[in-house]
Amino acid sequence: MAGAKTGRRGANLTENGGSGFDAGSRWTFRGHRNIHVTGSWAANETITHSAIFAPLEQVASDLHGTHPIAFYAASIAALIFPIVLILLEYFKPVGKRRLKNGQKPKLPPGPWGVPLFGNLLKLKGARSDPDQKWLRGLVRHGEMATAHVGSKTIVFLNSKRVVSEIIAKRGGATNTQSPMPMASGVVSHGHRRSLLMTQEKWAEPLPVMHTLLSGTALKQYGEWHHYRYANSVVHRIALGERLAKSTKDLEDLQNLVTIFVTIFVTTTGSSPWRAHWEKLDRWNYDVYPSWWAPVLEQIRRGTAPPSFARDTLLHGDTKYTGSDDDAMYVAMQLIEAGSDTTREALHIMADVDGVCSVGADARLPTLADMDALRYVCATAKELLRWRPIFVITPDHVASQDIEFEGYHFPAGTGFVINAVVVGDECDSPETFDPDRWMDGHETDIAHGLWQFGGGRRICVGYRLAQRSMFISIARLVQCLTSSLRYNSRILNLEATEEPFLVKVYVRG
Ligand code: HEM
Repeated sequence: MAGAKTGRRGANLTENGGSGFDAGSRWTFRGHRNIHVTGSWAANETITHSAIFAPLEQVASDLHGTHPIAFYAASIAALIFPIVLILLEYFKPVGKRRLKNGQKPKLPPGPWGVPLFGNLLKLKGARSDPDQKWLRGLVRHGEMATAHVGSKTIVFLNSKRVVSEIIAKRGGATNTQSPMPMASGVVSHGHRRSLLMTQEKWAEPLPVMHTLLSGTALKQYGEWHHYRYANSVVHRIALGERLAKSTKDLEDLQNLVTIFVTIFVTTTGSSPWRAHWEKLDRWNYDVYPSWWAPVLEQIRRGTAPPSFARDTLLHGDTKYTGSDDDAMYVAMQLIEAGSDTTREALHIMADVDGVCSVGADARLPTLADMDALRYVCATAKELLRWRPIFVITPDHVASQDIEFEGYHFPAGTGFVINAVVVGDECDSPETFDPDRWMDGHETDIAHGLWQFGGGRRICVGYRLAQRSMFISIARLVQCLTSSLRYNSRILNLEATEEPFLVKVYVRG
């Protein structure tokens, strides 16, 4: 049998170029092969269709006659079983697929998951658990822990050291995102930057966003920071107007963000519930224009105040060539990303009263004081370490195979920073202590702190966020005092309408 391949139990598979049954009732695989068995149990006999199926047919017919219920149950099981096998194979996470050499990739150990979904539900629950038990528990697997989440394989980076190695030093190979055709394509029309797989399509918006968020532009718009927080700051900068939105408008935008964060962390790349995503898309598409259309109209009429939208995105002299829809997504995404995150940080900030003392100088601090008020800068860093906004950061996906410390991460593996655990890598992590950041890098909020992600995909708004936090903390701790009696771990940061259990007094 020239060219035959030997399989298990000595079964020889021979090429015959036929398909299905061949004329001599010899059973053939779809792959055009006959089976000749040369093992002990069928010495040199060719397995024929009747040899295999006749006994089974007999059993089925007996069962049908004597135990009809058992027959139907067995038939249903026989139908479902292959479907489950196909689903398991189709959604097999990248880290469980075999490599070209036939071996499985060597990945760090991690928690067990359930078939098909892996650790999806555990991960979903992790963000809302105030104690983040599941995320904290991952350290028992080591500095890196592998979890399969639907068809994704995610490696949790549990120490600053491996975060720096994988996200920063190997950033060139770990800056793409998981494909999310529903969240990115259907719902965001491919415009939502942080949901895109590669940065190619956003090669233009990225520098444009950086124009807004660079040092020069921040100086120009700096004075607005003095009296506004979060949403109103970024709204004013991006769209030019003071925030004059109804509670319903704000709720809609915030819900959109919350739902996107959930999709972002838990989506497995594709979904049979396309209609659901399309509904979400229509909602997204209704919410955005209610913010954007009036601004566009003013800009067209020439009555718009200075703004990022007027002076950069839609200005004739700038190189930005995206469509009006592209511009809308860029501006609205800045507002989403910039307001909600900063708002959460400022909620947490109320917890620092008594830690940051008020100086004798009654002058209100300004952004120019950042260098002199390093303790306030350190407080902002400590806030983000102590109560991280991103308990895990969005995944950075390997665009090529990566060998690291004996492990082989195949292209497609996602890496996330386990910020809860990384933030706890210090003495007395539960103690709020800005002193730990007094290391000469206080004014660089991204130095040593991974709350803004890292590598090439680092948050484009981190300097703006830093300034917002600085000015807010500096003024609040100097002007106000407060008393609080609540468990800071269960403060609901997602809600805008819940009472904030802090009593605030004007100081002196
Ligand atoms: C305390 C406040 C903030 C925190 C903790 C934060 C955190 C983050 C994180 C973790 C990422 C993902 C980075 C990665 O994948 O490595 C991100 C991305 C992003 N952030 Fe922020 N952010 C904040 C404020 C802002 C502000 C004020 C803006 C804009 C005005 C902004 C705009 C963006 C944008 C556009 C992205 C997507 C970047 C990309 O995909 O390349 N963020 N942010």
